[in-house]
Amino acid sequence: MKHAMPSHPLDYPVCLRLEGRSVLLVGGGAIAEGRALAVLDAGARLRVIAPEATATLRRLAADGRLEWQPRSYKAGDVRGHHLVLAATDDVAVGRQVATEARDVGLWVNTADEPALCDFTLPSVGRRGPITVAVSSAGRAPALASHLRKTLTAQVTRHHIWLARLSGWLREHLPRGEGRQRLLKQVAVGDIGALLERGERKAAWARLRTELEHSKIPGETR
Ligand SMILES: C[C@@]1(CC(=O)O)C2=NC(=C\c3[nH]c(c(CCC(=O)O)c3CC(=O)O)Cc3[nH]c(c(CC(=O)O)c3CCC(=O)O)/C=C3\N/C(=C\2)[C@@H](CCC(=O)O)[C@]3(C)CC(=O)O)/[C@H]1CCC(=O)O
Ligand SMILES: NC(=O)c1ccc[n+]([C@@H]2O[C@H](COP(=O)([O-])OP(=O)(O)OC[C@H]3O[C@@H](n4cnc5c(N)ncnc54)[C@H](O)[C@@H]3O)[C@@H](O)[C@H]2O)c1
Repeated sequence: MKHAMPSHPLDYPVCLRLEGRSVLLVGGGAIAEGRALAVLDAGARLRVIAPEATATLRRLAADGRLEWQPRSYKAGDVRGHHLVLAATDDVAVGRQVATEARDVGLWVNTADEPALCDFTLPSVGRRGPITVAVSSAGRAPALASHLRKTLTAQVTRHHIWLARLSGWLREHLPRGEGRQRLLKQVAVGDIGALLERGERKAAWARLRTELEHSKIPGETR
């Protein structure tokens, strides 16, 4: 049977690597502040254009963490950036920013009009290197926020620890089937189960056996 195309397609989730990238944020209120903190966490270079800014945004500007231009948006401001976020209280400004960004091939999010967004922002929870993101494709932000809290609470210290261990192993072991099998065992197999029970010595011994067995060159002492 042929699948019918959904009348409202779902949004496509990605995790952007913004380190060193230039982001423009138009607006300086509470919503803009949340976006600013998130893109700064991702290592972006941030320019904020808004006549008024929250105390936190002003402090970040004073500390040199972002550049704040205390004025209204004007035509052409989108140029020279990699990503554009608009969060003002004026729908006409959101529209202007979105149109200009698209004209120069930039991806834009306006906090107030899903129809103008090239991408929407999910509700985000962080636990160590793990990100929980929930989107409702613009239909129910309050529900996305509620689900995000419930799901993030299920990510335990054990999962964070496993993610860090897995990251370390991926850095030190060569790619290949042996590494894939081992990493699955660490994440969801018996090695992970031993670690979850706090049996680190036994887990380490299993890991060492597995490294020797798989003939993966690695630290086996
Ligand atoms: C997830 C989160 C992330 C973030 O913003 O960082 C986010 N909204 C959050 C909360 C939230 N937003 C609103 C309420 C009140 C309840 C309600 O109105 O439903 C609550 C609930 C609350 O505050 O608890 C109002 C609202 N939101 C939008 C509109 C405009 C419209 O729909 O027309 C209006 C009406 C404004 C007005 O009436 O003035 C639009 C969008 N909001 C989105 C994201 C995108 C779709 C996300 C998705 O697909 O689920 C999208 C499309 C655009 C975008 O990408 O921003 C953040 C969770 C933070 C957290 O984790 O706690
Ligand atoms: N996506 C979401 O989750 C969500 C939730 C609630 C509200 N909203 C929408 O987000 C928008 C912002 O909300 P807020 O509470 O931060 O608003 P706010 O009133 O606190 O802040 C508005 C900001 O826009 C700036 N601004 C106004 N005109 C401007 C211009 N011409 N150029 C540049 N900056 C300008 C102001 O100086 C101010 O800093 C609203 O449209 C609101 O409907 C979105």
